[in-house]
Amino acid sequence: MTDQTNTPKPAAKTAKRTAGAIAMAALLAAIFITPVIIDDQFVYHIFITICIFAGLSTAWNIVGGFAGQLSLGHAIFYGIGAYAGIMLTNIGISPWIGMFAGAGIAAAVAAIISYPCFRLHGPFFALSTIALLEVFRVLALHFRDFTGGATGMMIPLNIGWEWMVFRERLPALIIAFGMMCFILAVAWWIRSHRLGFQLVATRERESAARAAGVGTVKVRLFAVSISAALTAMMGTFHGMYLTFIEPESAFSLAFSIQIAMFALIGGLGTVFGPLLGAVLLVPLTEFARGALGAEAIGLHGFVYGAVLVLVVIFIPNGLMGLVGRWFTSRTATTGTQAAEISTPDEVRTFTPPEPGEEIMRVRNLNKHFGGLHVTNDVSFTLREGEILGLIGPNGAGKTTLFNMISGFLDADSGTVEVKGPDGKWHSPTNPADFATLGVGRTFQIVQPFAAMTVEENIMVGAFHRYPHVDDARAAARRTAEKMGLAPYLHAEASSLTIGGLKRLEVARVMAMEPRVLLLDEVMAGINQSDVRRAIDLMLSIRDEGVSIIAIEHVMQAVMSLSDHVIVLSSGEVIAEGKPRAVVEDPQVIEAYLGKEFTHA
Ligand SMILES: Nc1ncnc2c1ncn2[C@@H]1O[C@H](COP(=O)(O)OP(=O)(O)OP(=O)(O)O)[C@@H](O)[C@H]1O
Repeated sequence: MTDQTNTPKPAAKTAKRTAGAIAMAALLAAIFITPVIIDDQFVYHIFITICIFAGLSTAWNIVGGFAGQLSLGHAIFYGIGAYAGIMLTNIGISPWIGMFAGAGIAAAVAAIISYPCFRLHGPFFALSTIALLEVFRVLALHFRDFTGGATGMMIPLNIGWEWMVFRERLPALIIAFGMMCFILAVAWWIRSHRLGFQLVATRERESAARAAGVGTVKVRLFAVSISAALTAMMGTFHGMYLTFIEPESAFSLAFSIQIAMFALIGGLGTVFGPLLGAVLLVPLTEFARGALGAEAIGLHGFVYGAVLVLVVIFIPNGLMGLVGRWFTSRTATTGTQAAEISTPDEVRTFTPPEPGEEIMRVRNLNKHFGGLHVTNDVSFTLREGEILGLIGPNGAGKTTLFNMISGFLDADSGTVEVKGPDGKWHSPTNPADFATLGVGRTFQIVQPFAAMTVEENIMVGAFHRYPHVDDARAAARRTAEKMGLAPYLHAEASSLTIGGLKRLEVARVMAMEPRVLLLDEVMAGINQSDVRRAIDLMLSIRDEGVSIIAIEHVMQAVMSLSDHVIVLSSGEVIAEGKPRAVVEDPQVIEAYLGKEFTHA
């Protein structure tokens, strides 16, 4: 079998990474060395400003890019850091201590205000962050005894490293550059470890991430706290660098937008995009201001807007997208469209094993949507190593039942119990609890994390058992091998065919090493050879000791796989038993199969 994907091969990927790392190291070196060589006050100022904005935007990107939460209130944390630094300096405490105090306060504030806001999505989240920013600005104006009110606060002119105030520009550049590198390192670490994968998965498909055992609220809170702490630290330094702060500039919406803009232009959700955004935009606006003087007030807004429009039109993935394309064109291998893997034409025959002990008990589940009684007293038991087929006409309530037995939906009444690895019975209530007990699920409409490769998609599931990235990667590769996805490991998930996507959906759950697998129509919309492959796959999964409940309309699969079949119609169990007995039941023929099926 040959690898016929159109994706970069591992060697090409490594070469691309090395070339990227060298380019970034060269850029960072240039940012530090250029002002030192030119040795001009204004040039120093530009490069210090680049470092400050690159740092702030990189910190913002942890929430806005990785987690996809468009915060327009990040100046709250910047302001907290700036005020903490200057207020403590005024009472004789070094801003180095103020920096950590501000970071701690900002992290706590971020967690408290984000918890309710994360319930809001899209523009509503952005609006809530703007509203909170306004609250902080008004508070800073109101408590003038602490903040100096509208007149602001000056720093006492204590010169030296201890006070972060210098006559020369070089020490300020060293601090700004060091902090920017630190923030970049934190962002890189997050993106390449479990937290980063989970954040991107949450951004891409929250339901799928939850099914993979990701605590989506927890990881976002963690991300926003880290981002806020880093923003506050840079805020402290910037406050000391400017030697003066006041509420209008410290808690400014325009400033928040500016931070976000660097990331948008540089490449949202990439580690180095915000740095590229700052490198492009800061000199552009600073030189324009320098050249035009007072006539250029507000010019930076115009420049940012114009560049943003150009980026959106020509390079929607930002500057990093452009850089990525450039590297890919030099290192990628070419090939044909993804080819399917050959499989034997015959379906494997099997002898059903004796059913084991009970592993899941569902009793009297009822669910109403308004006046619609979607599941009516549904009860069944799943045994270890059993494949249970769940069939019924469209709208019978099968997916609703799945949602209740995986924690995505609360039942109006009834119970779902799962036997844990400890041998005790548990009553889980949310997807994370179900995942912990070993219950994994797929979705009827496939939910790939489109911005990730096949390998990374599967790793999101593997992280559930293997917190370390190397272990998760190894587990993902093992799972991909079993699922026939090994040749596509480095392909973008979105490039797979529907059959491939369905297998990816199963692979992600299998990487969680589940004990109970809930499969929602994994064979819908796939061709005959894929159906045969899927049947083989399900049998090999069961051979590993996994119990399966499969919603399925493909009767060929239901008949050849299921040990036990349940038929749901209008929310009620109308028949259950061995497949052969069930399909001959007149009620099932009437409600679901039709007479043609029996004749066939
Ligand atoms: N969130 C919801 N709010 C209101 N009604 C809903 C909701 N979810 C499902 N329903 C309705 O509940 C009924 C059962 O839907 P469900 O998706 O569980 O059926 P199904 O058996 O899985 O159907 P299919 O085979 O077409 O997927 C349908 O009439 C559907 O329109």
